[in-house]
Amino acid sequence: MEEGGEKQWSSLIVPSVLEFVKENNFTTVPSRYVQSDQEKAEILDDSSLSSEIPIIDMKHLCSVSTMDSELKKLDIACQDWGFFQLVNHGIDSSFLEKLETEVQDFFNLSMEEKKKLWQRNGEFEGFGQVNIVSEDQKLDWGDMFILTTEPIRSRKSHLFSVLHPSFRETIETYSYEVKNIAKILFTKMASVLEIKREEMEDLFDDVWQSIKINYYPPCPEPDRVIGLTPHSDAAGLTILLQVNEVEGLQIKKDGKWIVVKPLKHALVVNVGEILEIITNGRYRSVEHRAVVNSDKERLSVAMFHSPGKETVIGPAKSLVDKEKQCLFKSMSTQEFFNAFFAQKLNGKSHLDLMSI
Ligand SMILES: COc1ccc(-c2cc(=O)c3c(O)c(OC)c(OC)c(O)c3o2)cc1
Ligand SMILES: O=C(O)CCC(=O)C(=O)O
Ligand SMILES: [Fe+2]
Repeated sequence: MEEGGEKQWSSLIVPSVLEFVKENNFTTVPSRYVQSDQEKAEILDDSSLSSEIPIIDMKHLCSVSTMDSELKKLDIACQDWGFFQLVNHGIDSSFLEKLETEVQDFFNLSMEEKKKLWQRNGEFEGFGQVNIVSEDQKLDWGDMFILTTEPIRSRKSHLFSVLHPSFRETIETYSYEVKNIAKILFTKMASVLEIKREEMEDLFDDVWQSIKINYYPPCPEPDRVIGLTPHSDAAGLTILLQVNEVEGLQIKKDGKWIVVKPLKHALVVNVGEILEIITNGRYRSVEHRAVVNSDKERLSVAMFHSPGKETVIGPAKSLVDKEKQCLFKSMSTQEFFNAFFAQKLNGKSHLDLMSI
């Protein structure tokens, strides 16, 4: 493998949870999915705090009369929460309904159809898992499907060509719309942080965007499993749609897990580790997880936005010049993801490797 190549991004192959649920009549989950008591011990649920998760209005952010106060809200949301819900983002509701229906249909394809879209040896795109590094590692109660959507030259034609044409078109439209939202948000963040606009634009000019569709089947013992292991996203910015309005996403704040209540057609935006690095720690990438439900399936669509693979990431020069203290090392996006995908996910331990 060439240095800086992608080989380490492949993951051990694991069975589909949805297929297991469809094919077995069971009341006790297999041991490979059962989280240990120690891991469960630190869980403190406090859903009453969920209403405090900031809501940012994109229209207010873009209109002259309301921009300043909305920018302040955005700044506080990114510093204190690392998460916010974005409303009035401009994506048409009927289009989002179509996306939601097609995503559900996609996971209901037969196993024979899904196999055509399964991860290939040494690759991470398609149906499958990432970050599974050992045979005895506990598994999440969920399936996922990953695709690179931008830059267009990086799209895997063996996957795109197998997608149903209508679903492919929907993904392409959604990718375009969400990329534009991400770019607006990056520009707004640069303005409030006083990072030079061109510096931020240069970083995300050749944006690398991936879509990850998550499917969490119902589970008869939801408290013994986890839908998605606690982690913080490696990306610059993640923009997530909670597809069927079933609760499950939780973020860690002050040692407590807080529910992100699904708001119909709102987009959940979160700061990823790369943005934490670029902002020299001013914006925080926050640990989050997905829990599962005993009688309802849950679906979500995450879109990750990062600088191009060859781009060097590090604290923005215009920020560090003012602050004088640089908290993180610099490296290419590719090298950063090599480290991210090479290890089992475990909260925020990965970002510590980047600290100076
Ligand atoms: C087990 O739970 C998880 C597995 C993977 C990820 C995840 C986080 C990311 O930030 C991320 C990403 O940024 C990305 O874009 C380059 C990507 O496509 C290659 C990912 O698959 C990805 O996965 C989170 C939780
Ligand atoms: O399903 C969710 O709500 C969370 C998904 C997530 O955090 C991810 O895909 O990185
Ligand atoms: Fe995530």
